[in-house]
Amino acid sequence: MTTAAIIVAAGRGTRAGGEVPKQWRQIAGNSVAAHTVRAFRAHPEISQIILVIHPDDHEFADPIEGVTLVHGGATRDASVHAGLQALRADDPDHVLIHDVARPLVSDQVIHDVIAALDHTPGAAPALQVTDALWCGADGQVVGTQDRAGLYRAQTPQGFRFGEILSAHNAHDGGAADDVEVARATGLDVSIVDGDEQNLKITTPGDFARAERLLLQRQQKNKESRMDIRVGSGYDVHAFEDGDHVILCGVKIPHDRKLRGHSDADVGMHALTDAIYGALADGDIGQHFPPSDPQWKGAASDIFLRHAVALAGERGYRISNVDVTLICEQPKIGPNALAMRAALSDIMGLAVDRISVKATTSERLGFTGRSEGIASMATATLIGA
Ligand SMILES: Nc1ccn([C@@H]2O[C@H](COP(=O)(O)OP(=O)(O)OP(=O)(O)O)[C@@H](O)[C@H]2O)c(=O)n1
Ligand SMILES: C[C@](O)(CO)[C@H](O)COP(=O)(O)O
Repeated sequence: MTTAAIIVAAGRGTRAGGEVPKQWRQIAGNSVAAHTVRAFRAHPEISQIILVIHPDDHEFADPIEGVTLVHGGATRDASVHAGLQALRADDPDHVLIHDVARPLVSDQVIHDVIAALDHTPGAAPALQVTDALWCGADGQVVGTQDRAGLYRAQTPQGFRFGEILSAHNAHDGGAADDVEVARATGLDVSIVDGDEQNLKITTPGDFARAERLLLQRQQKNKESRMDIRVGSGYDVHAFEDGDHVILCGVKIPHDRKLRGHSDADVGMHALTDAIYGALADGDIGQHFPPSDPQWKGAASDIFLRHAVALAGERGYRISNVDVTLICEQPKIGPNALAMRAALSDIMGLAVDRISVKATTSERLGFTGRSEGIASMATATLIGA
């Protein structure tokens, strides 16, 4: 099933005022028309878009991508008709007809209209009237109107293409919308749920509300697209004769030292690997091969600084890290704060985003027999 969209944008927006027609005014970083087109272009069920414009408006419409421009007529229904004629060669199964002045149309409303067309020749969103209705004249209430069964019509209004084309061909003009045209030839039209946010910018006051809602939606989209990555690292170094160990950048007196090509800072190595892991960029051995003599005895902050810089270059900031040291001795607790401070200096990350903790392995395994120290770490990176 193919579904085309016709966005009618040939009106002059007289009620909205302003120096240019309302659909070309800038709100929330783009023209009203560009926001509306984007809503349809981003929708997976829409196969093509016709943007119906006034012949004088090319300077505004030409930069909009992903649409076929068609010239409209003097009335809304003449503009819709021009859009339908332009689709004849493509002959889509369904067509949605939408006011350019409704930039807040949601994916859900578009989907609901398309889905309803499986079982009805026409479908359109609408909201039930909830306020009391009056008739007025000269600033006076002169009567009341029963609101039962009354709806506020919205767009997009969807139809089977051939049927709405025939309906427009047969119509004399002057219809408020395409539902009226469809019904004039006997087509049934189902009501689907409308959306309070799907407002039509009509008067000057509507711009501020539409802009506020668009900005809120952009912020929500940004948050849901947020790129969060987690990496984990693990490292082990064996003890050998010596008088101190270096853990997370802190020198701690001990009756053994850790064996390694570099300074054997097992905590910092696990942390460095966690960052490389989050970046899906190998591990410490690939960036600093142990076969390379220049890293012999190297202070491990070189490795950690490299991983942090790489994260920055790739557009990520480190949100938090968590390092666990697994050993019976030395005692980590009394040194944990100094370790966090040392890592904070190297990484340029606040101490309260750095955790260093420890556990024994209950005298089990190689760490339990004090043959070496193991370390695990995780790092969370957030796309800028
Ligand atoms: N000759 C026309 C008249 C209207 N429209 C479109 O029909 C939609 C609904 O019309 P409305 O909100 O009334 O827009 P305008 O006609 O531009 O506004 P006004 O009546 O205030 O001049 C709008 O997307 C408008 O651009 C159109 O394509 N061609
Ligand atoms: C089609 C429509 O958007 C339905 O609410 C509306 O009728 C078109 O705008 P107008 O203000 O009636 O011209």
